[in-house]
Amino acid sequence: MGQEIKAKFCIGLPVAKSMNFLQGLNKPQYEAVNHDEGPLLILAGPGSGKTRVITHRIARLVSTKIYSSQILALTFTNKAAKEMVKRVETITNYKIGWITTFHSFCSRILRKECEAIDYKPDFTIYDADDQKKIIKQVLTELDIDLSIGVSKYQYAIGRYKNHGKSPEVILASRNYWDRLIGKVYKTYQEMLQRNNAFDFDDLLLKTLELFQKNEDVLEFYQNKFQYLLIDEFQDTNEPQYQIAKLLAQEHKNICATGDPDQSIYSWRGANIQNILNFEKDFPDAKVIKLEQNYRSTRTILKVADSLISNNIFRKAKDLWTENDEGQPVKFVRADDEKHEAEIVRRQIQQLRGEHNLSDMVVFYRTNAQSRIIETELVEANIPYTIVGGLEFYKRAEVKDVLAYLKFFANPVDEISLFRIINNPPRGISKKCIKCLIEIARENDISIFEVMEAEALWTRMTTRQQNSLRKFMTIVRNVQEKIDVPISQFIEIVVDETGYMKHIKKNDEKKEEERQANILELLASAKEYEKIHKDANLSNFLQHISLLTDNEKENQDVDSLTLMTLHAAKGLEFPIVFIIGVAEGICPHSRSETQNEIEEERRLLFVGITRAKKMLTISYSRISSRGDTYGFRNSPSRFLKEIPVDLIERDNRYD
Ligand SMILES: Nc1ncnc2c1ncn2[C@@H]1O[C@H](COP(=O)(O)OP(=O)(O)OP(=O)(O)O)[C@@H](O)[C@H]1O
Ligand SMILES: [Mg+2]
Repeated sequence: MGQEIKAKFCIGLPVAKSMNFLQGLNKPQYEAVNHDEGPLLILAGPGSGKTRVITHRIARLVSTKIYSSQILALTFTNKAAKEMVKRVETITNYKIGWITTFHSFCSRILRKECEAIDYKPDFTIYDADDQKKIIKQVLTELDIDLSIGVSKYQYAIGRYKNHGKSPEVILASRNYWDRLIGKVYKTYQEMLQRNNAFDFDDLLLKTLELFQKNEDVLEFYQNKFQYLLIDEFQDTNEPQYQIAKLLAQEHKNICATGDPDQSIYSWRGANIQNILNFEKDFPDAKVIKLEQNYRSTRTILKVADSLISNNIFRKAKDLWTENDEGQPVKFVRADDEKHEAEIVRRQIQQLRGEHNLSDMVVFYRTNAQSRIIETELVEANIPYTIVGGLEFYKRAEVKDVLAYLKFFANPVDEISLFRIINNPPRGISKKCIKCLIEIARENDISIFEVMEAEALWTRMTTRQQNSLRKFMTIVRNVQEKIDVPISQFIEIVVDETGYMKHIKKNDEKKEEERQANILELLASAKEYEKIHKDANLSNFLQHISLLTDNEKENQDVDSLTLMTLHAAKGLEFPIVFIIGVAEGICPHSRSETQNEIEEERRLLFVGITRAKKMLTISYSRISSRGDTYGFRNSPSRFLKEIPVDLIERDNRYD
């Protein structure tokens, strides 16, 4: 025991190892890492070492002061969190358990504490599709016309949630549309609670509610997390900021790093204002600026700076580098998008001789742009990984099996139940399901409780009763085995529910692919069990629900990365391609106001500043994508903001 404590406090560590955290820092970085108690705000441009300061600060804290479990570090993506864990581990040999994203942090807290807000720990997390299904159900139950479209309601509810507004606040509005949304929003929340489910926004809002309403719970976590660190602070939204503020209220050891020029999530409620609020809420905050960029060539930095200085609503910053001048930035104008993809592919092939594919990335503004480049890469046999693309988990058969698992973990989750109750077909008709819903609502119990209580089935036909009884026998059989390892449980589920057999017989052409996908899910469960000693069905499902990056990337194969500009935050690559930099794409046609255009400019700025050595920006004159097919594109207005002496026009392909 004594030894364990020694190992956790670093008093026992050899000095050289314990001081690693002070190596490779410039003066202001050193000051930030060594800042002891009290609030700290680091405001600085891209590539200036903000994330490095956070990592080294964590390393210093665990090496000299406190237990690793007393630190909470919040980052924006799973990828960033993983990277941070790895970096701290390299410096200190400690594994920090609470380096995570806001959403993962909240779901972990809720798993432990949600009974205090009347939820059960086996709750389900709903994604956007599930959300739509619930809203549709709400509209039907409230007898509201569906013609406006479910997405409009989904968007409006999401907006209110991101700004931390409750249904009650919206219901009090004088505006008819707001009140209507308020009504839908309120019923939607009730339905989520009945299903023991949270949507993504709720993970934040309910954690905030938990802390606000339960002083003892809040106190416990305030004491537990003696140090709080937040990277990419410019992109926190209101509920996230409130959670951070509450947690840090007692000890005030909060360190936030951010760059207002990289704020690109205002559409999700992110609020640059939070940086100003920070200084107001923590008036004695020490503010440190970092001005040396270690990432990019001088040319890339100048390009980025000349672009961003066109934003009116910003405070200018100094950013300089000792790095080389480097090559000019390449501008490419292609005929159409297919041609653009071809040019990029050719350049990648040329560079491949001297560089790894993993040194290169292709960024685009919208997900839809990836298809053309993907086709090109497949044809040329260039391996690639899409970060942020969760296509695998969206495939029907994977969603079906996950719905089974969610249902067994949390049988009151109606959305999952509806997905699997008659899949494979087992004679449980829509009429029968409607009847189940009616009985459940009349008796104010869950649908699953109705399914368990045969005495309530009186108004069903004998055929319906028989089908339901047969299904419940399967359910009970599977339920008994819920405690076996997850991968084994998946096998039991697909086998005993008849799902695997159904796939085999139903769709011969796609059978192999569908089976392979289920096996892939099985493999991911096995992988999860291997890494997590406390693996159980609920936390495995939570893990999948919160994936924001492509975790299935093949580590053994050297591959090119593709991703949207939004997903590019915090990353860096020696060679960067940004495609589709045309009017209507970047800036996006939906962005009209000055504020919106400035956010688009910041987005391109984020893309440009990911590049270490080489940057190619391209667009095509004619669109060959979907609904804009054949339209003429003009170059993005942003390209005109970049001085010509920094660029080289690559028109060899004209
Ligand atoms: N003092 C330093 N000496 C050498 N390299 C450094 C130093 N500080 C930072 N770096 C390197 O510079 C690069 C950028 O650092 P980092 O990612 O921490 O910047 P950042 O400010 O977080 O950027 P962004 O705003 O894009 O997230 C990294 O490769 C990092 O290792
Ligand atoms: Mg960073």
